[in-house]
Amino acid sequence: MYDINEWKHVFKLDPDKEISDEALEKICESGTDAIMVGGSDNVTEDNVLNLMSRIRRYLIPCVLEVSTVDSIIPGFDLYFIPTVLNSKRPEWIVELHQQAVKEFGEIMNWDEIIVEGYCILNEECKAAKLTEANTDLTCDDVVAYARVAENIFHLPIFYLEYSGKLGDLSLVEEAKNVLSNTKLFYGGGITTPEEAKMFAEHADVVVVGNVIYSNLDAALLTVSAIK
Ligand SMILES: CC(C)=CCC/C(C)=C/CC/C(C)=C/CC/C(C)=C/CC/C(C)=C/CC/C(C)=C/CC/C(C)=C/COP(=O)(O)OP(=O)(O)O
Ligand SMILES: O=P(O)(O)OC[C@@H](O)CO
Ligand SMILES: [Mg+2]
Repeated sequence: MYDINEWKHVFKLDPDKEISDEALEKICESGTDAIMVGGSDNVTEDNVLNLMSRIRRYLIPCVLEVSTVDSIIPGFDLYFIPTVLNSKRPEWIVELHQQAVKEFGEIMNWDEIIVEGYCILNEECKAAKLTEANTDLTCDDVVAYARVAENIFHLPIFYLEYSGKLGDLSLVEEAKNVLSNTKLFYGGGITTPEEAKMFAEHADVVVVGNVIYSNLDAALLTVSAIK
C-alpha cells in the first residue's frame, strides 16, 4: 500500500538504534501500513543502508524520512522531506532543501518525494532543539500552521510532532478540523494501545517510534488498536 492516503499507522525506526532480526520481523509483519526510517542523531549512509536492506526482506512500504543530505540513498519506496514550519531558522524550512535540490535535482524522481510540514511541539526533543523550533504556541497558532500547510503551501502532510512525549489531544482535534486534503500525522509518546486509539480518532496517521525499543509487545499492540 504505497498511497499515504490509505495509511493509519506507521512505525518509525531509528537507524542509530539496535533492533534484533526477530524484533524487526515482528514490526514488519505487524500489519502496520509502512516503516519510516528516520531520526535526528547520527543518521549515516551506513546505518540507513543497513536498516533499509533488512526491512527490504519484507513486503512493507519503506520510507526514508530525510534528516541529512549525506544519508540519502536509493532504494526506498518513498522519501519524506520534513520542513519545520515553526523553526526560527530558514535552513530547516527551505534552505537545506534548496541546496539538496541543487545537488540532486537532475536525478530526483519527484513521484517518490513527499513533503511533510512539521510543527514540533515538545521543546525537549532533539528535533526541536536542532531546528530551534518555537514550541511556545497556542492552539490557535497551531491551527494556523495547519491552515498554512494546506491552504498556502498545499503540503500533502501536516505532522504534529511531540517526539518522546504524549501530546495535547484537543490540539490534534482542532488541527484536524481545518484540514481537508492535507493528511494529519501525529507522533509522540505513544506507549499503549489506548493512547494509539485516542490519537487515531483525530489524526489520519499515528506514528509510533521509541516504544519499539523500550517495550516491543506494547508497540505491536498499537497496530491492532488502530487498524
Ligand atoms: C540518490 C537519491 C536516491 C536521490 C533521491 C533524491 C532525494 C530524495 C533528494 C532529497 C532532496 C531534499 C529536498 C532533501 C532535504 C534535505 C534536508 C536535510 C532537509 C532538512 C530536513 C529537516 C528539517 C531536518 C530536521 C530534523 C527533523 C525534523 C527530522 C525528522 C525526523 C525526526 C523528527 C526524528 C525524531 O527525532 P527525535 O525523536 O527528536 O530524536 P531521537 O529519536 O533521535 O531521540
Ligand atoms: O518516538 P515517539 O515518541 O513514539 O514519536 C514518534 C515520532 O513522531 C518521532 O519522530
Ligand atoms: Mg525519537
